[in-house]
Amino acid sequence: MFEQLGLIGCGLMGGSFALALKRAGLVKRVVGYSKSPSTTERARQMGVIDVEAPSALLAVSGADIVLLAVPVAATEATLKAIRHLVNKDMLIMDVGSTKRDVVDAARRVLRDNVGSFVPCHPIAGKEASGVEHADPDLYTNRQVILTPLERTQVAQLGKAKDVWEGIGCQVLQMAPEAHDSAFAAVSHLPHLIAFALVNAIAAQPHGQDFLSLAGPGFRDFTRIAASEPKMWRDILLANKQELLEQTQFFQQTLQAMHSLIEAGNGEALEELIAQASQLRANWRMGARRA
Ligand SMILES: NC(=O)C1=CN([C@@H]2O[C@H](COP(=O)(O)OP(=O)(O)OC[C@H]3O[C@@H](n4cnc5c(N)ncnc54)[C@H](O)[C@@H]3O)[C@@H](O)[C@H]2O)C=CC1
Ligand SMILES: O=C(O)C(=O)Cc1ccc(O)cc1
Repeated sequence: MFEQLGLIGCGLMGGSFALALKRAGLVKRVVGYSKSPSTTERARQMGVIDVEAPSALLAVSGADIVLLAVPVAATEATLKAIRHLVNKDMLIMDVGSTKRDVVDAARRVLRDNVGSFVPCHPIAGKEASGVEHADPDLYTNRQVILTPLERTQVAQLGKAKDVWEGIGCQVLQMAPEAHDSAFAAVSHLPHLIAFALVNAIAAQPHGQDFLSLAGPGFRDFTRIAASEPKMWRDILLANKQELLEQTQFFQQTLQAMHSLIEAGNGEALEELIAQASQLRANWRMGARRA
């Protein structure tokens, strides 16, 4: 049980974490700060936080657990804003979608106190952002990946595991580089393709008419294209090298299928579709390899 959560970024992810922690009885009080005062006020009105803090530093004052739930590009500035109050007993976590940039920022800013920081990425969320969409069930039965640094304290890593498990998550651990390679493939590339697909259709002379005819397949495929633009700009740029590699693999695969269609090679085309169909039919979210 924690005394006080200092929440920096009272949006979808931060708000949902606060609600889940409260519901599980894991925290007594939540003090929140968001860049826009109207968001912080809304979070208090909704009961997501108990007290509004006028700055990130004051949100951390008196906290024994701190969650950074801000866009990844704001991580370094946020850590700088709070570093004077960070101590060895605090547990500091983030929820950023990329990990190498976050870990580098934590090393640079927190220095001797970097051991208090446990980098986290919950594989939970949705295309809608903002505190209005905060949901205490967002993290239930989801995976969360921890990418501790060499200097992360064993005690803080243990506390981080306990708190995520306490709100219903399955905890995994990996290196930040391995994390960023994997999520370039299974999250950042699919978002990029969804954004590009919607734009490619809309840019055509009859694009709007085409869109008005689209059905459930298009809806499911492009749901994530409605995600928050600034957040995704930051993620795609933060994981630039890995993402560019994945776009190359994807372009090669797309080009191979393009060539088979051009050549009218139904047999080879069917084989590639069958391969994808079987892989997808057997895929389950969060299922581990045997
Ligand atoms: N939305 C999703 O599905 C997922 C998002 N994430 C990560 O979670 C983090 C937060 O995303 P969301 O909660 O979806 O976004 P959000 O837009 O709902 O919330 C972010 C909040 O941070 C505030 N903020 C922005 N810059 C700030 C700053 N410099 N200082 C203090 N507050 C600031 C905003 O005002 C907003 O209230 C991002 O790093 C994102 O990569 C991770 C997993 C899933
Ligand atoms: O909307 C969805 O289904 C998502 O995939 C949400 C999401 C967005 C960013 C992440 O880093 C993790 C999960």
